[in-house]
Amino acid sequence: VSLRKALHDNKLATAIPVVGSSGFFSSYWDGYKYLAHATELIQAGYDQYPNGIFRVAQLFHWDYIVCGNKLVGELGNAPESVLSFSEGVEELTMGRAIATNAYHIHAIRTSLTRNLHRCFPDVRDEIVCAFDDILQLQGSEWKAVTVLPTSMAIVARVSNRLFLGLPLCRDKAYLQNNIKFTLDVFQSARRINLWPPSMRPFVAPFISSKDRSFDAALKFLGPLLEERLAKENELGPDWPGKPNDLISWLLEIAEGDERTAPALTLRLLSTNMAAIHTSSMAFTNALLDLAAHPEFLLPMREEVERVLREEGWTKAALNSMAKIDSFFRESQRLNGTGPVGMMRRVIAKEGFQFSNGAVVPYGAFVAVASRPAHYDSANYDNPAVFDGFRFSREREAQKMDVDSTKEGDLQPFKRHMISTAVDHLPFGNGKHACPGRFFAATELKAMLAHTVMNYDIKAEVEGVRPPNKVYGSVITPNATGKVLFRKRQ
Ligand code: HEM
Repeated sequence: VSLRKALHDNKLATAIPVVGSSGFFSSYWDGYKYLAHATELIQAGYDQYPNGIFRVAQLFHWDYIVCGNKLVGELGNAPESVLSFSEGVEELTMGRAIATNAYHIHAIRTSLTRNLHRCFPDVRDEIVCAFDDILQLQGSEWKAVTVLPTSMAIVARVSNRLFLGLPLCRDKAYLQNNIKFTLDVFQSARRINLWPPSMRPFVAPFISSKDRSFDAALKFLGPLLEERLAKENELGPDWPGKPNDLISWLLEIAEGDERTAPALTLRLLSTNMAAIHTSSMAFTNALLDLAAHPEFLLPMREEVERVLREEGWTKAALNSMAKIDSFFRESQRLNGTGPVGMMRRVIAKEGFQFSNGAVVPYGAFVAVASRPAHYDSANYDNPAVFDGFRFSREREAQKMDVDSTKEGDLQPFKRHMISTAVDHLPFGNGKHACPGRFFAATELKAMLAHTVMNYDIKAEVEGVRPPNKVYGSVITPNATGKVLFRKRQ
């Protein structure tokens, strides 16, 4: 039976065209080449099958790549029991508890997002202090700032102000350990992936150092978490003075074994892992874009000044900063995703059939061609051009349309920074679209508004954006790229 099944799966799989080599050895070699040339290979597949599916060789399996708005929507909306998100990021998962009971995602989607208005003054306070402490600018001198580590230090602090408040959110060793944990998880996943699947359980313990970072995190968080658990046990869930932070939001849902310091530490680490590198890369990209296109700075500064005069520093005021919002969305469109995204694994025994008839077999990895969708002229005018205000112009035009139609048939604007779409995938799309994006957008827009209000910035070399780093399907901003900052003159 299993032989028949294997042949059947193989027939399904071979119905989907290969881009690159398909021979036994040549496809293995392609798997290596993929590490350096994924962007070009995926773009070539997309150009050939813009509304279809193709596959590319990885070292030990095929990746099935889905193109075109319709099929991307189908992947995004497929149930977890058919196309699994957690199995898709298998090598990155942090244990069964996190994969099978992802209650922290619920806390992020509901309580954390709902509390953003209320917690905004703290977030704003941390942004002001973090920029001052970390940039250390004096007088009117220009200072060259390495953008990625600086953004990471600011984002880690600001995010943890919301997650667990003062004083731990300013503890450098605690923050550094969070950053290290994420790097450990990703780097060990990369190394483990170079081994055949059957060997991975044996080599993993020697490759991964994430257990050490977990132990360190528990040392930082243990006393705080024990204290919070003790308070709840003694005084009940609504004790006076209970902080409004992620620990409380987690405790509102956590049950049984999850109500221990180690289990809660894992949730906080997972949330930090999902939040810090993503958000600091987004801020880095935006600063590199701004330095390379300085003409966008003054209009954003004018917008922020006007909105602050009218509304002051509130979360609602950020909604009125259309140019800041548009600038981020555009920055994410061009650099906010690698060639593929939304990786899933087919866990339905019968495979997954797309509406074009293609069936991706059981066990296969399937993802979408995200970057090519962002660079497709069918989706965007002049797609390769950085046009920071393309979405704010659209928003303005739509508003005028609505104002001029008396009926006021208000179509909500669908291209805010947080709006996911099948042709805009930095936060994914569908069932697993990033639940933290409302916080990420609040934090990042407040940081950019703060930057344009308080600093002049320029590129190290005029008009030059330091090149991205590419490894397989992961594209990250240049880790040593610098931008010059000075206090606003
Ligand atoms: C600019 C910043 C961010 C970017 C670009 C980003 C991007 C993403 C992407 C691409 C996904 C996967 C979507 C998919 O495969 O369909 C995701 C999932 C997730 N993100 Fe974010 N993210 C960001 C910030 C955050 C923050 C701040 C948090 C937490 C507060 C967070 C928490 C999560 C979680 C928990 C998931 C897993 C969702 C699930 O399993 O259903 N993210 N994010």
